[in-house]
Amino acid sequence: MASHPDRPTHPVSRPSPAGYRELLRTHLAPVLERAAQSTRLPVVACADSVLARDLLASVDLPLFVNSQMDGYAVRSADIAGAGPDSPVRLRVVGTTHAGDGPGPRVDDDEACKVMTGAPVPEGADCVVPVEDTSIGDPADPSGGRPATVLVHAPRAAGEFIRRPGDDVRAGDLVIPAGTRLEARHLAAAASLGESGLDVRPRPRVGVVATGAELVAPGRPLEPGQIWESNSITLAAALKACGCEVTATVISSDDRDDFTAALDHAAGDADLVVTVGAVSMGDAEVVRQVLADREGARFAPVAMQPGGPQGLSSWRDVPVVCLPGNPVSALVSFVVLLRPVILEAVGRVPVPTTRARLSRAVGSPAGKTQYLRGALAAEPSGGDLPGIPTVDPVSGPGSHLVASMARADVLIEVPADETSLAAGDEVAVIPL
Ligand SMILES: Nc1nc2c(c(=O)[nH]1)N[C@H]1C(S)=C(S)[C@@H](COP(=O)(O)OP(=O)(O)OC[C@H]3O[C@@H](n4cnc5c(N)ncnc54)[C@H](O)[C@@H]3O)O[C@H]1N2
Ligand code: MOO
Repeated sequence: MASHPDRPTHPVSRPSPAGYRELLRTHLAPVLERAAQSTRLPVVACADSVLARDLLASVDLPLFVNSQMDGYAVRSADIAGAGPDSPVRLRVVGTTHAGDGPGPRVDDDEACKVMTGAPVPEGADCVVPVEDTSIGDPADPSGGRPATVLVHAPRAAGEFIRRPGDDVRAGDLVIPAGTRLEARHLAAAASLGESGLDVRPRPRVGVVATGAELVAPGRPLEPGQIWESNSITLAAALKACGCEVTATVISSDDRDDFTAALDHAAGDADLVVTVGAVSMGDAEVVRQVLADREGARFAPVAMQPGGPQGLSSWRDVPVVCLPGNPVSALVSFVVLLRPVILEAVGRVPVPTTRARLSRAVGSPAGKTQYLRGALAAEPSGGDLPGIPTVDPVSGPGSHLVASMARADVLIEVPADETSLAAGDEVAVIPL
């Protein structure tokens, strides 16, 4: 089990994770309010944004009657008797390609050569694919089409013709507000001629990681130094929730350095997330600079990892302070901050599901514990069907960052449980 240095204080004074999420929701009210508005973006820039208003079709799609095949537009009555041994000869009156205007009218015993997507001429009511035809009389030397065509199979009226409204009709609801836009939605919007869409603005977030020991990955280390990971973790996690990360700054434990980092991070942001320097050490610059500000709150939450948490503000921008242990940073984000951000961006919450433990686990009393877990690919079989098995990954320690890469969920052990047995059902939260 992990050590729990903050155990001596009164657990009753600590909010539960759910209670703390409420505090965060209040603290982040300005972020939620801004994100509830809408902004217009070019369609091409809308992937992953959330649509703010219903998109109704402004036109019918397809836009006009057009061919579904490369072939000949004809009158179905003319070719009703066509067969492999009894082809019907038609006079070819023109050719239309995709992008051409309407071709020449097709009358009795006539055909117009058409390509896929080309307008079907007036008078024709079906298209015969080119495979079901052969050249009757070849073209004169100047023409690109035969003078007559032999049709070897009948086609019913309407066959291989695409009509307005087959897809959607003007006024139809095509994409409801609240949809997270993916390639298929943008295909629909662009096909309807929309150049821009009204989407929810992405929260702009600045990230500040603190610690004298931190060195950018890839750079050489002096004794005692480590490679910095939290700013990278949080930037990726924030972007995955639909935020725009406007700055990631690494600060030392020096006050001036940290306040300069805050200035930079808050400059263009709706929210600043700091990570590290919130607990009880001598160099807790985040706590030192931010804990005394109006409305600030630095106190533990009844969870492990992720116990020490802080809320404050800088230049009127709300600041959320997460603990520095790398596992604690991501667990706090997933359990506390992610649900509020998803609400802000108008996305559905990440659903908590159920799984069965593959082995027994212990947990501290009075705190919700979040163990890392790997879900089995197949639901458990035999007499315990229906829900997957979850395998606890590594131990509960909040420094076990590299082994967290093997986990895909957090296993939630309720605050009133101190041990769970193999086969017990638990809640699991996707990472
Ligand atoms: N006396 C007490 N000590 C500690 C308590 C406590 O209540 N009383 N709480 C412990 C718990 S729980 C946690 S979680 C940590 C939180 O500490 P801080 O937020 O102050 O974080 P740091 O001290 O700055 O760092 C902790 C740990 O994580 C490493 N770290 C920090 N930032 C990064 C980063 N950006 N990338 C990679 N690794 C990072 C740092 O080197 C430390 O090892 O406090 C406990 N102590
Ligand atoms: O255990 Mo701390 O709560 O590592 O986040």
